[in-house]
Amino acid sequence: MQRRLLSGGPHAGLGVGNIRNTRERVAELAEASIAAPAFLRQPATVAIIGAPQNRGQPYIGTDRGPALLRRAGVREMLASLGWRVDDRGDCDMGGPVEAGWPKNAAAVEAGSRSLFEAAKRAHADGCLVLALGGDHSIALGSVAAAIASRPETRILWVDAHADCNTPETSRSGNMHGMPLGYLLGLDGSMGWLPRLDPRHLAFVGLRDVDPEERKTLRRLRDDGAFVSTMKEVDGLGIGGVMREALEALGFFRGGHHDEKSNKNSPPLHLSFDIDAIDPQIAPATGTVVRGGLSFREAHYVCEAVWETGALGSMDIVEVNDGLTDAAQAQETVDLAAALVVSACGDVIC
Ligand SMILES: NC(=[NH2+])NCCC[C@H](N)C(=O)O
Ligand SMILES: [Mn+2]
Repeated sequence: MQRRLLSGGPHAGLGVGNIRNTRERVAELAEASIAAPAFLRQPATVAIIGAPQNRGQPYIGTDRGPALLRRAGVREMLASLGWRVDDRGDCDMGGPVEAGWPKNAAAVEAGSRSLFEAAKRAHADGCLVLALGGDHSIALGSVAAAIASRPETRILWVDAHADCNTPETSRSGNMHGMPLGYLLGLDGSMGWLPRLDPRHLAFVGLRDVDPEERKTLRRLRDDGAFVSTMKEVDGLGIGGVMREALEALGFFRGGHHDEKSNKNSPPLHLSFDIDAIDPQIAPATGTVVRGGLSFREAHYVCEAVWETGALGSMDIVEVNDGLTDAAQAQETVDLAAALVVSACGDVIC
């Protein structure tokens, strides 16, 4: 929704998603300076890799995610925080639409493999690796690269969905519902994937879980994964959930980081599916489920991640501007961009 002022004042132009919005934000952020995670090479650099994948789900539009996020000013805002920004362009997600099960298997696997290679190079260069999706199937590449580069990496999966189907358990055949199924080795057909240890995985935001996934989640919990749903957000508050999740992953005091405490901790990979957020706030996405994270809860997740001092890589996925009107799409894109900046060190004060 655009707010129109009768006359220009200090807040004129603060409408949703126009260029002044970003510029004003950049000017504010320029004051900040980040204390980047210790395992990154100096000067602290964020490598941006676009992964314009849409073959993991049924809609055209998730492929525009990287371009939309760039246009929303992600690079400028990160630079204003003190990051060196190394935009490495987009990976090739090409490949024809295919029949078969799972759907578009070849295009999804090939796209994820090209992201895997690009992200591994960026990790080897000592960068914080930011993957701009694309649908959530790209996590096959980004999470695999994080684990292959630093095997101790912990994964925080923020999502309405558990995305741990396999071609056998999936009812849709859409591969954006399967990245964790493959990464956990529940389906062994992608031989190039390193194996994710369930003890290194935490879920936040779940509220739409398929019947077979429910069984899988129970097993994962027995095997040491941290599984929380929106019910825990209701019960404990997002602060309590994040503290528990980060502690379960081995980070000291979760969301209340003391600078030195996580110095030698493993890196953290944040995989943030925009559909974790309530559709009233982030409507431009393909698999909307009511009852999601609030605006502040979503930011809190990212702020708590930053406070670990251990963020090594991040995905932002499932933004699709083709499914709503333009203003709703822009709100979603702007929020996605702001969450990236939050996770990379933007603080209120
Ligand atoms: N990344 C997502 N938006 N995933 C949605 C998955 C929905 C459903 N569980 C499926 O497997 O088809
Ligand atoms: Mn997802």
